[in-house]
Amino acid sequence: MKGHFYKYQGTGNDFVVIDNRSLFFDKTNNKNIAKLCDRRFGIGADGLILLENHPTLDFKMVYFNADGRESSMCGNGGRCIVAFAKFLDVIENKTTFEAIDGLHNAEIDANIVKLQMTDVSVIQTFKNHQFLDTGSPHHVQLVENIDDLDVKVNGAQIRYGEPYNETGSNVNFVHQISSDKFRVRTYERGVEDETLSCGTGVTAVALAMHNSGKTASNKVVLQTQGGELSITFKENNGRYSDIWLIGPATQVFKGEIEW
Ligand SMILES: N[C@@H](CCC[C@H](N)C(=O)O)C(=O)O
Repeated sequence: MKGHFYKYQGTGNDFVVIDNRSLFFDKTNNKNIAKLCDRRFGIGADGLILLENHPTLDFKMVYFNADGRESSMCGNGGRCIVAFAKFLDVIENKTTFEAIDGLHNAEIDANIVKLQMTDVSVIQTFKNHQFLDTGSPHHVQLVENIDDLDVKVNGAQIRYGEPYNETGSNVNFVHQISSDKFRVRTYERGVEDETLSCGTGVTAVALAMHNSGKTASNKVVLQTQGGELSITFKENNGRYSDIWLIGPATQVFKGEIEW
């Protein structure tokens, strides 16, 4: 099979993006998807995203991790697919599309994409960490010396350990910089390594830091390895709504590949 692909990145979280409105792409071939994401034998990416037609909305997003398996929501991927939909003239500056966790509203202005995330009403608090689902599962843990941390080793221990086991969780290590700014490093399930940024991850960090009283602000800035993202939200009795993930999404290159 031969096809066109595009490469996008959102604060360094990078994706192979394919226009699958004709449904030409074989979604059942996980080995092939993993190969396309392989940084030595393929194009190289943290994940692969398909843009497909939707019967009533602007489009549908289908997301696969770099391991080739379809997974839960990807926030940076969601921002990249909005930029891709704009590039294809599928949308203008505002959109509503469907992803695995439900409907998402989004807005694009130049290369800045604002993506509305799913509401969060449950944040589990433990002695050293918090756990919440922002479309994908996230373990959030404050750490000392974040720059010296081996995120791959420490993240994998948590991701494969109790209570997550095989199903796993993404793992976010956090350091507070100021009253409304945090540095975040994320180990991503399905990539099984540190990625430069994770959209559902920084969303989880912003809400967890608000929930635990580390910030009182409804706008939180998150410094990732690949750049800055911000999260705005409303909170009522521990229930978070109107959550927006905001940051750049950029087309890097396009090409054709035979597989
Ligand atoms: N990079 C993503 C998260 C992608 C999903 C994750 N790896 C999982 O399987 O839970 C993001 O930007 O949110």
